[in-house]
Amino acid sequence: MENAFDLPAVSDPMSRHPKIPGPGEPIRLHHSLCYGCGDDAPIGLRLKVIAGEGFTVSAQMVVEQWMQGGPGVIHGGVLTAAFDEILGTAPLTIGAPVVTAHLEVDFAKPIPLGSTLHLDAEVLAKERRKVFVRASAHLGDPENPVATAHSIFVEIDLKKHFAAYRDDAAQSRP
Ligand SMILES: CCCCCCCCCCCC(=O)SCCNC(=O)CCNC(=O)[C@H](O)C(C)(C)COP(=O)(O)OP(=O)(O)OC[C@H]1O[C@@H](n2cnc3c(N)ncnc32)[C@H](O)[C@@H]1OP(=O)(O)O
Repeated sequence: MENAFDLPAVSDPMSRHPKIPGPGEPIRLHHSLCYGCGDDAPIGLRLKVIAGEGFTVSAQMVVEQWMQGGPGVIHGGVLTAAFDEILGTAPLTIGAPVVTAHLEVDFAKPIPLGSTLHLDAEVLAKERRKVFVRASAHLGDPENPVATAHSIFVEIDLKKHFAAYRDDAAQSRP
């Protein structure tokens, strides 16, 4: 199986979901045990994703020692998990519950332990069930990204998709 981030020339119409919080407001975590955002996850990133204007979201994450690949810098998989979380939350701005189908990450610069990573994501287009999302990360200067990501998420029926795996799929949202 081989896929690529192939942005459609024309997007299906998209509009901001009426229930998405306003710019600056947090988007409720999608599952309390989620590795990316869950407050009850035994180990996790606990990202608080904030709604932005339009189809954008953002989050911040302090790079802690346990996130180390290194030495002294973030592990690429941890950064990818953070991207996955923020990229996957962005489609909620158009009311689409999704799972990750394809995710590309470009690592531009080392990200030191102790730094605050600023993550921004934006839905670029939708084509049938596919949602195309890009994200970037910087350490305080948005003009100087340390990593970028491009992803294709696929819209799912939440209850059906997770029914075989969990008996509490209804706890997921939107
Ligand atoms: C959750 C709470 C929300 C809140 C979300 C909060 C943030 C969550 C962040 C974490 C998200 C995760 O980690 S989710 C966990 C990791 N991901 C997964 O477990 C997904 C595993 N994969 C799957 O379950 C499946 O492959 C699906 C659902 C992605 C697709 O299967 P399907 O439903 O049968 O659909 P299918 O017909 O194959 O594909 C539909 C369209 O997508 C395209 N497509 C399918 N796979 C790919 C691919 N890898 N790359 C490109 N495109 C693809 C197809 O070509 C088709 O396009 P066309 O014919 O229309 O052109």
